[in-house]
Amino acid sequence: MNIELLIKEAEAAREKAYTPYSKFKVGAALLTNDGKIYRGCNIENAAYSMTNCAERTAIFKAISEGDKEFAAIAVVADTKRPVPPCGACRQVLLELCPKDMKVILTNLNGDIEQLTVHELLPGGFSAEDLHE
Ligand SMILES: O=c1ccn([C@H]2C[C@H](O)[C@@H](CO)O2)c(=O)[nH]1
Ligand SMILES: [Zn+2]
Repeated sequence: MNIELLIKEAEAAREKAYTPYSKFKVGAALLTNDGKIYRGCNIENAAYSMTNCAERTAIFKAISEGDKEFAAIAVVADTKRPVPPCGACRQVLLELCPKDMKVILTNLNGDIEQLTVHELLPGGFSAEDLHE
């Protein structure tokens, strides 16, 4: 897997962010097991809570196209440290991606942090908890 390429895709996705309220642009790029890349950006709303983060945009685009096997996601924003996904996105990643999938967090300075979905939300509530 080419991490640099995935980060470039996330940077390109970030350019499309719709952020009239926060002015904080985020981009994500989700790699499928068969090599497809879904880009996502954050999309805000005057009713603030309707905002969709970049990570969830990318994942929801993929799922809605019938892709469900994911290898990695890269996320980028103009932050001091590599941008940490919010709690809602961590929960959605846990639901729809493998626990050991790589999450590549970065910023515009080129700082990179790699961790897994499980490391982002250890002990998180998941589908397994619904069944006996
Ligand atoms: O990992 C993150 C963190 C924040 N945001 C968005 C939500 C909102 O539009 C803006 C400020 O929180 O950044 C993302 O898209 N992804
Ligand atoms: Zn989020």
